[in-house]
Amino acid sequence: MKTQPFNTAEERVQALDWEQIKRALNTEGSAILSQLLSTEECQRLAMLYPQNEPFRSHIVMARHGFGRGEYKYFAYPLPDVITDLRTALYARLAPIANGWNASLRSDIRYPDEHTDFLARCHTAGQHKPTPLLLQYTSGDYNCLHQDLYGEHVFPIQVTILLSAPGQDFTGGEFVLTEQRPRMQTRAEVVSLQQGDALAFAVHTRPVQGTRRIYRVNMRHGVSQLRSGQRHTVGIIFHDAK
Ligand SMILES: O=C(O)CCC(=O)C(=O)O
Ligand SMILES: [Fe+2]
Repeated sequence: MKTQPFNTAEERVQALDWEQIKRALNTEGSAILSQLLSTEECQRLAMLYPQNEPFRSHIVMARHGFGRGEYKYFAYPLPDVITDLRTALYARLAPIANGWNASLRSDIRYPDEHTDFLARCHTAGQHKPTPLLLQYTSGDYNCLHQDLYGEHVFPIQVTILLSAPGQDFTGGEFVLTEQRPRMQTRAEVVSLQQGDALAFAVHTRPVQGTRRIYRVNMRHGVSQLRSGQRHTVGIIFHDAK
C-alpha cells in the first residue's frame, strides 16, 4: 500500500500546493489534486456501493440517457471523509471561484465557509446532498454533462478516482470539453491514479483572450470502460432541489 505523509484527508488538502492548483484552474479549468485518498480509504468508500443505508437515491444511467453505468447519491450525514473533504476543499476553492466571478463580472460571491454556502442553497430549497458514488463496469460510460442542481451553483467540483487504472479497470478515462464562443470544442483526457482527485469547472469558466476575458462552457464525462470495474466519488459543493 502507498504510504501517506499526512493522517487525515483534511491535512492532505492543506498540504497541497494551492498556488499551483489555482494557476492550473485559472489557465486550464482543471487541476489534479494528487493522492488525496489512501488506497485503503479508496477501497473503503468503493465498498459502500452495494449498501443502501448511506444513500438517498440510486440512478441507473441508461434509463435517463446519461450513458451506461450507475451511481448513488449519499444521504446526510455524509461519510466523515466526504464531509471533511467537502468542507476543506470548499474553503480553498471559494477564493478561486470568487476570482472567476469577478473576471466574468458576476456579482455572486461565495462565503469563506461551506456551511454558509450550504445555508444559502437550503434557503433556496436546494437541500438534498449531491456527493455521489459512481460505479462502472465493462462497456459503461458517462456522457458529457454538467452537474447543475438549481439556481445556486458553486463553479468548481471535485472527482476522486477510487480504482486503480490498468489493474482494476482499463479504458474509462476522464474527459473534459471546453466550448469557446464561435469556435470548435476542445477535448482533454485527464489521467488519474487511484486516490488522485481532479478539480474542474462545473459549467463555465473565464478564459483570458487577446483583448478580453470571455466565458467558455465546460462539460465532463467518462470514456467507455474496456474491462474491469471503476468507482469514483463526486464532490459537488451546491446541494440539489
Ligand atoms: O466517474 C467519473 O470520473 C466522473 C464522475 C462525474 O461525473 C462527477 O463526479 O460528477
Ligand atoms: Fe458529473
